[in-house]
Amino acid sequence: MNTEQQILPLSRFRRIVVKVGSGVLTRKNSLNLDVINSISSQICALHDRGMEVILVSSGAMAAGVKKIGLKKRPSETPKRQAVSAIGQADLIHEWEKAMEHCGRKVAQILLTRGDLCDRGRYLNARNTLNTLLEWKVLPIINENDTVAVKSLQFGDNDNLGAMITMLLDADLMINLTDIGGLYNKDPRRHDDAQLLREVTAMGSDIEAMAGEIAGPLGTGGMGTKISAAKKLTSAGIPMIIACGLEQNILVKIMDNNYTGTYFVPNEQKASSRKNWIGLTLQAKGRLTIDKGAQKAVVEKGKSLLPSGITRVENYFEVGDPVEFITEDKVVLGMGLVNYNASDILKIMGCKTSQIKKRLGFRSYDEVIHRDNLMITAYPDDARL
Ligand SMILES: Nc1ncnc2c1ncn2[C@@H]1O[C@H](COP(=O)(O)OP(=O)(O)O)[C@@H](O)[C@H]1O
Ligand SMILES: N[C@@H](CCC(=O)OP(=O)(O)O)C(=O)O
Repeated sequence: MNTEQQILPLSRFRRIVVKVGSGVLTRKNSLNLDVINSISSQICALHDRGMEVILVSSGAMAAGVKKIGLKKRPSETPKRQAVSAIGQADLIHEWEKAMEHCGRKVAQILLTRGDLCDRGRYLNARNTLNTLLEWKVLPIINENDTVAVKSLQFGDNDNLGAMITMLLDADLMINLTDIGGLYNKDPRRHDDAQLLREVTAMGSDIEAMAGEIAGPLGTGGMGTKISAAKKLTSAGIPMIIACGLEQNILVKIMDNNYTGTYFVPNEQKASSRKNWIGLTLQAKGRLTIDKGAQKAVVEKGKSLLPSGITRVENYFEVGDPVEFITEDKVVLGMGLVNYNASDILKIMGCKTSQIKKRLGFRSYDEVIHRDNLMITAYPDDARL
C-alpha cells in the first residue's frame, strides 16, 4: 500500500465501468439531480475522447422511499423489493433526461447473480451490452432487486460492477462513493485516518481497514468495495475508489490528476472464461487437497486428479463449480467438476487407473481439468 504514489497507464483505458453509489446519487432519500447531471456530462466528455463507458447505478431504493413518502427504507424483503421497483423507474428516467441533454441515449439493464452464473445468459448479456456500446448508447445497470432473493443476489453493486467489468473485458472500474477513497481506518470513527493512494497487495491488512457498516444510504460499506477490488485485481484489471461528489472527478481521473485510491492489478491476466469460473460463480461444494496436489495444481498449472483429494463437502453435480482448499481451509481456487460429490467420495485418494474399478465407469482421468479451473490464491498469501 502507499499514501503517496499513483501510476496510471492511461493510454490503455478505452473501456471503463463507472459505479455510482446511493450516497452519491441521493440527498436526504431523494435523487440528487445536480450530481446526475454532472456525472452525465462527464460521461459525455469521456465519450468525446473516444472512450466506451458502462454505468452501474445504485439509488433505486433511496429514490423509491422518497417517491412513496416513506420515512426510511422498509425492513421486510417484499416491501424493499417493491420500493426498489418504484425507485428504479425514477432513477432511469433522471439518467435518461440528463444524458439526453448531451444528445446521448441510455438503456436499462437489470441483472441478478443467476443471470451471470449461467454461461448462456452470461454470454447473452455480454452480446447485448457490446451491441449497445457499438451503437454508442450508455448501458445503465442495476441489480434486479425485485426478484433477487438471498441466494441469487449480488447484494451490492460493487461486486456486480466488478463482474460487469470482467464480463466486458473493460480496462478499469471507477467506484464513485461519498468519500475520497480507502482510508487506513474508518474515517467516520477515527479523525486521524489516512487516505491510501495506491494498494498493491490485497492482503488481510487491507480487508481489516474496511468498515462493514455502510454510510446512511449505502449497502456494503468499504467491505464490498474491497471484495470487488480483490476480484478485479486478480483478473488483472485495476479499480479506483474516488469521491463522486467531487467536481469533474471522472475527467480528473482520466487526466491522472485526482485524489483517490488506485488498486494495482496483477500482472497476469487470465482468460475471461477462467475469470468467470473463479470470480463470478458461487461454489456448490468444497474439495480439500493435499500438499502434492497443491504443488501440481497451483504451482505447475496441472489438472486436479482424484489422488490428491482428501475431503469432500456438500453435494454437487457434474459440471458444478466447486472450491478447492488446503487442510487449513485456505481457498485456492474454483473449478468445474467432472464427477459428482458421491463419486468423488468413492475415488478420492486413488490412482486414475482405479477409477473404473471403484465406479464401474471412467468418464475422465481428472476431477477438475486445468482448462476448467482458476487459481484465486496461493497457499502462503491466501486465507479464509
Ligand atoms: N476504511 C475506510 N475508508 C473509507 N471509508 C470507509 C472505511 N470504512 C468504512 N467506510 C465507510 O464506507 C462508506 C462508503 O460505503 P457505502 O455507504 O456502502 O457507499 P456506496 O453507497 O457508495 O456504495 C463511507 O461513507 C465510509 O464512511
Ligand atoms: N440495488 C440497490 C443498490 C444496492 C447497493 O449496492 O447500494 P450502494 O452500496 O449504494 O452501491 C438500489 O438501487 O437501491
